[in-house]
Amino acid sequence: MKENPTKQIIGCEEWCAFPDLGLPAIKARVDSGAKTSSIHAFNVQKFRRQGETWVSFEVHPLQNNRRIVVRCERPIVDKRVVKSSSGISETRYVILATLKIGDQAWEIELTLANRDSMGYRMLLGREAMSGRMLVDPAISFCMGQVTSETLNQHYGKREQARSGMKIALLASNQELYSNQRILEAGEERGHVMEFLDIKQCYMKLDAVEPEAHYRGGSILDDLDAVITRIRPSITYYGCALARQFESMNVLTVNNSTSITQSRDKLYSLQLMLKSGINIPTTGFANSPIDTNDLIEMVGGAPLIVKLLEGSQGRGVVLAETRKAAESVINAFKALRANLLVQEFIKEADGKDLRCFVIDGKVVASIQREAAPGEFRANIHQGGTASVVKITPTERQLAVKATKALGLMIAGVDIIRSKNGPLLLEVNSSPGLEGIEAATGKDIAGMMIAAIEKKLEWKRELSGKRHK
Ligand SMILES: Nc1ncnc2c1ncn2[C@@H]1O[C@H](COP(=O)(O)OP(=O)(O)OP(=O)(O)O)[C@@H](O)[C@H]1O
Ligand SMILES: [Mg+2]
Ligand SMILES: [Mg+2]
Repeated sequence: MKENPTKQIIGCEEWCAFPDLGLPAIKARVDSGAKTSSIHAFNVQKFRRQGETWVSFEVHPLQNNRRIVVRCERPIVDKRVVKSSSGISETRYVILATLKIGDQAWEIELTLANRDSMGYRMLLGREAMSGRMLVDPAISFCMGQVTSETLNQHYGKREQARSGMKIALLASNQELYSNQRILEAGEERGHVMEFLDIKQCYMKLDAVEPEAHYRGGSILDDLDAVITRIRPSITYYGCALARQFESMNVLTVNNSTSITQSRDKLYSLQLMLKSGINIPTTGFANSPIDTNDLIEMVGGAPLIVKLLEGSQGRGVVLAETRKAAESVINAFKALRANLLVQEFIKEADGKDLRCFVIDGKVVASIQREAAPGEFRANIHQGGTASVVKITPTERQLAVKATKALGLMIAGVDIIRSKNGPLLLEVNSSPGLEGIEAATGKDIAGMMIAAIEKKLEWKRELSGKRHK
């Protein structure tokens, strides 16, 4: 690096700027103990642009002010895994940006960190200062103070209305295809999308002022809608969070009640029957004494045994003979597993239908066909998907099933029997990959559009908030 004839003396805090990030003023903590400089970023999202990997992120440039948000986008130049004091590893992206202090400007590496959200928004590390600066820890703001009027000029406008909505995706793994697509589709339609990891949300139960918080203490008080994609294993906590957002008058899609209902397989099948929807004849019993009668109930072997906690086809077993059925049922019972027994729809020939329902309409349907020698059509069990034209009866059945559970978005699985279509199950977090790939439809975009419609957000009004 070129040596400057005279090195600039700076103090332990300084105002600086990142013109190419749209940050005309940000206060930095000067920390020669840190190698790399970092900026406190949130809503960090990786995306592809013209073959390059980029990251978008948001910065609250001013300390103790979460209302002012600057959104930035840069190519990713590196990735570092950092282990926090609590032992959780996090991947942090590194970007390049031009740093301006006083009248000097040069490019530095900047790590996108998730640090204490109320403290300094930026740390200036030794690598960035090397050859240019000397630090006098006894002093502050050698490069000048920034008045609140100036800050107001810089950021005042940003406090005003955003054009899009702010939509959070409440889920567990940001990298999943479906989650990536939802975030992308929301951004594409002009909204601010935020990924919230269910396990990092917490809440204040309060009758008057219920609050939802996110790791590090940020308060989630400016959301218009939350898209809930809750894994079966964290249904309990995920639904509690969804209820919290509901008590704050935030639209949840799907809502907590409908998810809770759809996760309870017995209850949801009962709700289906109550709405006049046909399902394969199904039995449920607790005691092994009743196994024989249970088998009779569904018309004998061959039959299907399903674990109530199963998913993606795991825990669905075909018992071809009565003996096999008895052994499987009793073996599962001995393991204290909850199961149901179901008539085997042989004529379906290893095929089922997946109908994607949004806001009372089937927007796409695929047929899934089991791999040779397999009866389960799940993609996770090697099944293949293809576009299919469904009958009006099947369409009605899918819509009715979704309504019966109160879901706004659902993946409805239907099996074609000799007596017409039968409902297998309704998923409240249907995957997008298989259905988007097979149909070429922008299902994620349709999900966002349904939220826009529900909240009466209109593109023409994009200068104003919808509320
Ligand atoms: N009664 C049945 N007769 C014939 N085939 C069935 C029957 N029930 C299920 N199958 C086949 O097995 C597959 C998996 O069954 P199901 O959808 O009930 O469980 P799952 O996919 O594991 O559950 P979840 O989707 O809740 O995770 C179905 O997609 C279908 O191909
Ligand atoms: Mg299924
Ligand atoms: Mg399912």
